[in-house]
Amino acid sequence: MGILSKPLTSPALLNAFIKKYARSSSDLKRSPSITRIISTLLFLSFLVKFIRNRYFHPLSHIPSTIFSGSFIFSALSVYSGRSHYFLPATHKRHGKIVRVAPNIISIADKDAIHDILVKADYPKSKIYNKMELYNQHNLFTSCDKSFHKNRRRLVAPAFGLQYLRSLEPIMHGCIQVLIQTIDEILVDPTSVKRGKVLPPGHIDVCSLINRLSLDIIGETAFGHSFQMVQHDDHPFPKQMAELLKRSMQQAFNPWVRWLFPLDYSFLQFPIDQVKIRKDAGEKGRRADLLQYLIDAQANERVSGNGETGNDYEDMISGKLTDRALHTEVLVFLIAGSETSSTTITNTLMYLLKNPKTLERLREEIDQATANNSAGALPSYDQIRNLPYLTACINESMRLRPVAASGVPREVDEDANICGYTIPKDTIVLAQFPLLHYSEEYFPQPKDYIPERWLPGDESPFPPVQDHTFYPFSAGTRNCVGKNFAMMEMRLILASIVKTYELEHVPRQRTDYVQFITTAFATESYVVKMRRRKDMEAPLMQ
Ligand code: HEM
Repeated sequence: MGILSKPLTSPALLNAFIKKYARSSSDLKRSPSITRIISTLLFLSFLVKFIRNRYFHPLSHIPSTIFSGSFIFSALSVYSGRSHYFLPATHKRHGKIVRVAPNIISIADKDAIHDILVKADYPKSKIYNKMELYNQHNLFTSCDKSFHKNRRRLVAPAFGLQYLRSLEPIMHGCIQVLIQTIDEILVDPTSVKRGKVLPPGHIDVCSLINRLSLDIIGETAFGHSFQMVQHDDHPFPKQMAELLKRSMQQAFNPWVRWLFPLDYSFLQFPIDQVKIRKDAGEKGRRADLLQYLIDAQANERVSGNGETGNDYEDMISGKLTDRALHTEVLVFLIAGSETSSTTITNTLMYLLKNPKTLERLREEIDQATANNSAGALPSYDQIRNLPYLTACINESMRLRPVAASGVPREVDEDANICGYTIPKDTIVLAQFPLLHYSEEYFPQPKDYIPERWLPGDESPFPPVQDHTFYPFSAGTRNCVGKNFAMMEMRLILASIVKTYELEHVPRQRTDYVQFITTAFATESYVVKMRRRKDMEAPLMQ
């Protein structure tokens, strides 16, 4: 009779069990070699896979990096947030098309990028699915064309120029708070919230503008200001940023999910905000993005296009359920805060490093606002068509595009790209940042020259060619918030340049990292500031 069939009640039986089944001391002595055998087998299996992927894969005819047989290098570069430094160097070495991982190809050819994004309009890669919230598809992460078409139809009008104009008072209110906060720090550097106390006259614009964009999107998408500029203590944006960074890392490195499980508990916040607004009914109405979505949901229900009640069916067909509202307002927060704020800080950085451009921009803004009463900030009508302001923003998005490593799409049928056969299901990275840095399309590509965006003789270079500049991507998956972002960036930049003298602070790190969007690696960019004479604040008079 086997030992396990007897109940283990006596010490004698226990001893017998140990003798029979536990490892003897000689087993233990042998264990290092077992470990060695296992690790050798693992290494061999990795090597075999690597060689098979590198040399016998359907994509092995494409110029490759040495690491293309495995995901390790691309995973590490994504994990560090610095793939945008690694990719240009790779293309420089291998040409316009490079295989960077077993099934990922990076493409830096102008016509091929236009084909991928616009003509063929390939779906987003399934990597995006890994960033889903509440287990729901959403406008940003969905790879399903029909879902995306429906959802985009419902959401896009919120970003129409006319509707956006109703957001101007909200943006202005938030910018006023920014100006007031900068003034307070200028008077008393220790009044800075949570950040480092800097020498008098020094302001960390990166931190303040990041917080400002969160307040603006909080007010417009949630109907709730996080008051980050004033207090910088709302937990939600920080938890959200952490979640994003982790989910991006985990999208490429699924094993990290096991080591660092994500905490989604704070996602109750948007649910509460939608409920508060709906419960308030007519009295709670406000002109903002959340109201637009609530109204769109009500209209769909009235017209008979509302939800069917089958959660799964409703989700995949893109209906505006309550869950969809929670998800989409979060998407606005994710897609609409750091993108704009980093671009604004980048633009200020380039202007300060190129003082003549700052001078020219200030003249343009001063002229446009010459009739303002003392201290008044620019209105959107005054600045929306200023060519040099737009040129300064474009030039900074050229040099530091938010999608700094391009955007991944998935080939949905066998295709021919740059003369190579690319099998179905291959991930193609539309590497448009490399077009932005190309001498062929942008003379003196490393220099900040906003004039290149001006019309006719005002530009020192031939006009910028079509399909060479993609700050907001292109095709059906282009940025739905482009108009919102341009309005916000113009208003904030014009207000800062109009109100303050700005001075470059040398010797600070300005390198950047990219997870979902880009950010200053140090999360800081310091500028010397003081009120301009004719813009003196009541506080300082
Ligand atoms: C300077 C500011 C911004 C830049 C440079 C920018 C850039 C981009 C880019 C490159 C994409 C395509 C991403 C991809 O394919 O992976 C995108 C998509 C998107 N952006 Fe923006 N964005 C900005 C601001 C905003 C703002 C303010 C919002 C909303 C309030 C927003 C909402 C979205 C959404 C929802 C998508 C997904 C659209 C879709 O797939 O239909 N973005 N953005």
